[in-house]
Amino acid sequence: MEVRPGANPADVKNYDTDRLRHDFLIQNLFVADEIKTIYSQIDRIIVGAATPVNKELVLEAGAELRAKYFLERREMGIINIGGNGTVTVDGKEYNFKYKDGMYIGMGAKDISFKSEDPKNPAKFYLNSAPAHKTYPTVFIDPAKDILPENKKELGCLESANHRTINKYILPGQVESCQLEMGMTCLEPGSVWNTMPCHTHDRRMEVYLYFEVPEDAVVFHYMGEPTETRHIVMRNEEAVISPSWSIHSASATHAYTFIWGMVGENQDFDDMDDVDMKDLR
Ligand SMILES: O=C(O)C(=O)C[C@H](O)C(=O)CO
Ligand SMILES: [Zn+2]
Repeated sequence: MEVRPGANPADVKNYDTDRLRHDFLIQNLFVADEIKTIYSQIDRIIVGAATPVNKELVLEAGAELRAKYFLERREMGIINIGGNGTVTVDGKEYNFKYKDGMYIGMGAKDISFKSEDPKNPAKFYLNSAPAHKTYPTVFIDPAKDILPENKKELGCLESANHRTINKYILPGQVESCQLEMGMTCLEPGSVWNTMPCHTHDRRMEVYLYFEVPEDAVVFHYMGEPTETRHIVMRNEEAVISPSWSIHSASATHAYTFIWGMVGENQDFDDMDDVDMKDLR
């Protein structure tokens, strides 16, 4: 498990491109027959991916957690961005197709991942946060299970930001201690997300961009609203956003992204909106 320390905005505004990428960008997440995990000390989120191809992969705590098993004091959200696959939680099998999700509560001991077809493997994207209470494990088929009020259409084609926010894990939909997770899908011709932008002093956030064509790039914007920086990103890469940082992007093509949040509260709308005229 890779461990990344926190970040102070007074330092980050002096970082060059390499340092910004080193500290905030997460690349090479989906590696065949591996579970990759990155532990950010910002709110202790773990960002990871399980990509089973020819064998079943078993989630292990690793030395960093000092725990008997991964979810001993943690909860986890999963969204599959690959082919069909199965997640087994303490002997119970859950069959995933593209974009299906799941919440696993604290205390689940044996978690493993396998693919239906090695030629089109599942790609399980994982977010995990510290937890102190067990909420039920829930499978989420976004077409059937997400309540209408948790599918929010925003923006318009004229502003190149027509998109739908699908909220998979948050209070009233799927209960958790602190983790919230969802997926935002941009319509063809729309390339901007989260602009006008925001910070949320009470939560950090991680974005995973996917459905980005090979010859396209995503310009992810971060930094304090008056000290913006960008990170050039490609398909299936993630980026860490501290609570003081904006998190927005424009790209050369429409794309989809998964957002995951952890921190002080679970109020999705508790955002510190940035006035367009204050951005620099
Ligand atoms: O497109 C958007 O706008 C988003 O998806 C915003 C994220 O969900 C977010 O930043 C929540 O805090
Ligand atoms: Zn946000």
